[in-house]
Amino acid sequence: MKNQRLIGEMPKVGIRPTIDGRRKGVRESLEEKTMNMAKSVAEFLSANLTYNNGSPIETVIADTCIGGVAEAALAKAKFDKENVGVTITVTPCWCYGSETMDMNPNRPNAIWGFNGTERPGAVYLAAVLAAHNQKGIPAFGIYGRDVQDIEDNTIPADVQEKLLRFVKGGLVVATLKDKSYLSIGSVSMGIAGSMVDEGFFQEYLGMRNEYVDMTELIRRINEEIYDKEEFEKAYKWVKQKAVFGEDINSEKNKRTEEQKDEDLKMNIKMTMITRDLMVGNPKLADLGYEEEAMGHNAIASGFQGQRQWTDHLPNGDFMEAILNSSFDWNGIRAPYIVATENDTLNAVTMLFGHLLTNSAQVFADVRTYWSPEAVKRVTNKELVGRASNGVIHLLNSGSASLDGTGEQKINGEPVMKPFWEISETEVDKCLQATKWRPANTEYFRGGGFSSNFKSRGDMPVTIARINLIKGLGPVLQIAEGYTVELDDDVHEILNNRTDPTWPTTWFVPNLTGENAFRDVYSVMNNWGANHCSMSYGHIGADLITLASMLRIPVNMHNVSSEKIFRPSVWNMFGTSNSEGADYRACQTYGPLYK
Ligand SMILES: C[C@H](O)[C@@H](O)[C@@H](O)C(=O)CO
Ligand SMILES: [Mn+2]
Repeated sequence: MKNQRLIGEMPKVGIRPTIDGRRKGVRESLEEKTMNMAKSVAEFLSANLTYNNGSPIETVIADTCIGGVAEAALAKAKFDKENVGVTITVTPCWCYGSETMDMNPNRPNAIWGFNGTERPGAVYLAAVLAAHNQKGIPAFGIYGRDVQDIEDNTIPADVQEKLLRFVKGGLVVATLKDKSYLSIGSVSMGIAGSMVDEGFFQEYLGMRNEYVDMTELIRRINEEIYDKEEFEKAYKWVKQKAVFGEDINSEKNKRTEEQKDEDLKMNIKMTMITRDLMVGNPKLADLGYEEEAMGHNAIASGFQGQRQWTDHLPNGDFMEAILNSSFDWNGIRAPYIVATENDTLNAVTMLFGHLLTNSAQVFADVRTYWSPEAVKRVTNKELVGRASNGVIHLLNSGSASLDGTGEQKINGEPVMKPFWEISETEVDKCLQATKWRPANTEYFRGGGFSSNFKSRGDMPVTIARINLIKGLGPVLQIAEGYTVELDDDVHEILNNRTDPTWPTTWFVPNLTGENAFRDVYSVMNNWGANHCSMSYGHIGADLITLASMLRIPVNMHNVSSEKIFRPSVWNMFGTSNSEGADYRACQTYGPLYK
């Protein structure tokens, strides 16, 4: 498959048409309608959803309608063979709940019960959900708002929205399963997120943890265990395309031009080697390194960098920025998810964002809340427009993709696109908007290059973060909002108070006036860690659905309630306070793979 990097096929969506099993009249009258529902769902999904490798998602329909347990088992056998990762049961009629239901507890499943009158699809939906709830196998119920006629094979808009949200989340769950997170190095500067919690990866995500020491990069560089032809191509590309920016270091701390050229070469080698460590590279086998050619089947990785590496060697910013972007010297391609400071929890949040949107992510420190008053004090200017209630400065060297510049466009508006929609011209624009600045050698004694840009404003974005809470487990926080562009002089003053060689995004959350979203300050004040991951688009509702599938409660969000879609049983944990119900449900079910 094109762009296939990891072991195993992409997960498919299994569709289960269930039917009233009574022959000699009832079943026969329903076969066609039921199978048509399955077909229309399959067509709708492949026409609207794409894997992160650019191919349309694949569906598998059970060979027959499912009227009882034998046909349920046949469907399961087919799905197991076909690598089905998520299932949807569809029916226009009454069927026998526990006899036809999907009993797989680790594979997200949804049921669309046709809202009609001729045959009671909604009654089945309620009955089968009761069975799911009673048996402890949460399922998503989809019940269209408006009655449809039996011959109507269209999928109403509200059902479409739920199908898409469910399948997007379900495919993320299935895609993560059996993949690895690769830690390169260990804990960076005491950042708790870089302490690998194997239980979290294994039980909540179905993933494994792999580890290599940062010395592995040195070994491969010194022993030339990388594709030298690719290196030459990369060096030429960088020299041709990259824009190098001003060196802010004092004369005594500046590295020489020769040192900088060596740093750049090392940065390119680090990029290739980190990618090879993650996903392998057949070229290494040609060089006689069969073991290295295999890689670690890593869907995400993290690089400790600070301090043992960066005190002595060129920092990882170039490598992290290029790998997380949707392009490099080999062309336009899906991003590799690499967390700076080996922040495993931010890497997982980035994975969620990437797999839900298929686009690149921006990893950042949630650095500073700037109140309108403080901005006025230091710049003598008012914050205006979307920024008028204050802004949050997102800033970190390294893992912010260059897509975060906002130089890709749709109808003239800045966006971050899936790689297959990005043009060569847009790649060049992202590169032109980025300055590679010699690293600040007070922080990074070993030099290197940081990617420096300022994101364009008016991009709808979502920031998110997973935190691990002792005694509770993982929780997810989400804030939808917009990037904003400050006046150049305001930006300069604020940015120059911190490290001006890094990528900056000015972020404003959408406020609800309540709780954590009372004001911009409260969003910052409620953030649970030093980092967040920023995704293009308002994807809070998709993140909430995904989190419920993984039994990760959401402790903070600004998504309107009508967009929230969780397994039906969540309502049985309370309907007046959905946050409390979410916590109780997640606690009751526990991690998906325990
Ligand atoms: C250079 C500094 O050490 C930064 O890397 C540091 O402020 C962080 O990013 C902390 O998350
Ligand atoms: Mn950081």
